[in-house]
Amino acid sequence: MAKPLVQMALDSLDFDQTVALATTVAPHVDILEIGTPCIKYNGIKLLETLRAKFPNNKILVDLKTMDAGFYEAEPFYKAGADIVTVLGTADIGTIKGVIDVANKYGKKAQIDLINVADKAARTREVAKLGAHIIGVHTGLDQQAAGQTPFADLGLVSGLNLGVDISVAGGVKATTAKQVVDAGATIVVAGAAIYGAADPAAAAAEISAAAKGSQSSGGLFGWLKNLFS
Ligand SMILES: O=C(CO)[C@H](O)[C@H](O)COP(=O)(O)O
Repeated sequence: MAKPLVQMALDSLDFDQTVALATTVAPHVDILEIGTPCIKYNGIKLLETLRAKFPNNKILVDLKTMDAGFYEAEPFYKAGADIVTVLGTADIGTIKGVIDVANKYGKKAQIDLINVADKAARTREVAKLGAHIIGVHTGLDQQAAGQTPFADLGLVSGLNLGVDISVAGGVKATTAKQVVDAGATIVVAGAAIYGAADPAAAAAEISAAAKGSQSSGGLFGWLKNLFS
């Protein structure tokens, strides 16, 4: 089974701070996510900047599109996004629009299940449409109210649809392995990295935990990673 990918959510509003944090964290993660407040505040220029600076990372733009799927997502794929998100609560035509435009550019569409009432039904429906990634997501406001993504992850992964599953919502080093064991193929962390005293070390620790390596440092860790 392929190793899970690790994604870092860049949730600051500040352009320069976002680029600086991405520079620190990029070597330790697979995907850089431009979070929703960040992309709304800074616009496509930030995507263009990150695309040019980080050719080895995938970039997800968390548009959380709610209408006009094809039209809204297309410029971001054109500017180099690998993954764009659309809300699972949107009209099915909107979701289809983002999947279609992702396919047009050979990229991926992620359907975010945040606030979807019947998550099993919507997941089956969008998987049939060709959704590339299902986003199991407990938002920041929901986390503040004490919610976690674990029950939803069990539900979606239990459907066995063969679609990639991304999990976001307060994931940290101590829970990264748990979400992978529960079926996540993409592990997302925001606050656990940008809120850490040493974001690079936090990203490396989460990656090691998610990918099943105990140590990311030292000769033993290096050899283990080389042959795993
Ligand atoms: O998409 C988001 C909020 O809508 C966040 O980027 C996502 O939840 C990851 O951040 P954290 O690990 O802090 O929950």
